[in-house]
Amino acid sequence: MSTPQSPGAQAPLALTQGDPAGIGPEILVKAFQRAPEAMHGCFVAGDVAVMRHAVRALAQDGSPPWPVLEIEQASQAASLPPRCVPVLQAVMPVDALPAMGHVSAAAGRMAGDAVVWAARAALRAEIGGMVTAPLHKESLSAAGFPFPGHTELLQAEAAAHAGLSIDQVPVRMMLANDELRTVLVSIHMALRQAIDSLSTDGVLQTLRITHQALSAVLGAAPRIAVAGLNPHAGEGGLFGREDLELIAPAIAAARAEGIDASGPWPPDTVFMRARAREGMFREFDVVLAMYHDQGLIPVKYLGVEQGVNVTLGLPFVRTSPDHGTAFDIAGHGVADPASLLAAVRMARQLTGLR
Ligand SMILES: NC(=O)C1=CN([C@@H]2O[C@H](COP(=O)(O)OP(=O)(O)OC[C@H]3O[C@@H](n4cnc5c(N)ncnc54)[C@H](O)[C@@H]3O)[C@@H](O)[C@H]2O)C=CC1
Ligand SMILES: NCC(=O)COP(=O)(O)O
Repeated sequence: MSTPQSPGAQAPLALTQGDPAGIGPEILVKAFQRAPEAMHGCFVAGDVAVMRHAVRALAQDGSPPWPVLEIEQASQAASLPPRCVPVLQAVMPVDALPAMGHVSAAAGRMAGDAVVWAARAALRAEIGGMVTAPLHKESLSAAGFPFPGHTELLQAEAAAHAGLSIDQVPVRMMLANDELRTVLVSIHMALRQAIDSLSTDGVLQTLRITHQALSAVLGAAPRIAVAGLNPHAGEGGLFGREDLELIAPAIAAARAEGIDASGPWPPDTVFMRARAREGMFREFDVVLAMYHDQGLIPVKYLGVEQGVNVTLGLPFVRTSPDHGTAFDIAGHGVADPASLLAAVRMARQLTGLR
């Protein structure tokens, strides 16, 4: 076990390797190579053989591969020389590396185990936070993890550590780039289920989590726009009553608590009102989206290379690139590490605030 760190900007950051069949290992290597200053103090929590394979694959233009340095403790990451990829063996090694671009239980096991390792290290305060490279949800499921994604897995780890039930550690997904932020009321579930499960309590809880998290980041209460569920936020009840009967009461309750919330706004225009653009007035700091794709499409459409996924409500910092495993290009050497680097920078900023 490594030494506990005092939380802060200099504490090591664990970068979980992600699904070894996807672009995670590749973008991790590229991030160390392209932005050594940003990556100082970071290390990969994963599998040494997978990372050596990724380094070799990227060195095929004739340049020597970067060394993969195996470390035993997170605290070693801060004192390593530049021009190497530090890796802590956080998962069981496998005999044969999973095939690139394919769903497999073996790949899901490696990806999930690395996340569990990093979550526990964060909960023991051995690391300042974690940045997760993408995992494939079908592989994670094939490996037997009963969680659809990182967010729910990390919530369960945090709850177990605190001796609480999962419901007692509510978390939310925020996607953010330089222009737009969105926080989701519901995350990984069927759209039909997301609509059926929409509740005043769920919206109010999301408003509280968003208010608390962004107040720390912005240094002031965030202006929160709440998107409606239905077209035109229901048009006064003509196109559904959820906006009037479920969402509006949550906004009123939040306002009574001093939260700067407004809406429900027509979902098709609220995002442009919350977008920061030169010469344009930004009316809101963040948009609460009622379901996954309502919030993620506008953020990702602005550029997959910019977005960062942040889990709000956890007792430690977790960020992630906004994209997935990109099996279609895995192993081709063309994956862009920009979103991962944005996630590392965001994690540094957030650990500095804690
Ligand atoms: N944080 C995480 O672990 C996330 C995991 N996923 C999972 O990833 C898997 C694949 O998801 P998809 O919907 O196919 O989305 P995806 O983001 O993996 O791919 C969508 C498109 O974007 C491209 N792309 C993605 N990242 C790129 C990068 N860094 N550089 C260049 N091109 C890039 C891909 O080639 C593809 O054309 C799914 O299992 C999904 O659930 C998706 C989002 C986040
Ligand atoms: N669309 C975002 C996504 O699927 C990431 O989920 P998570 O693994 O961060 O929970």
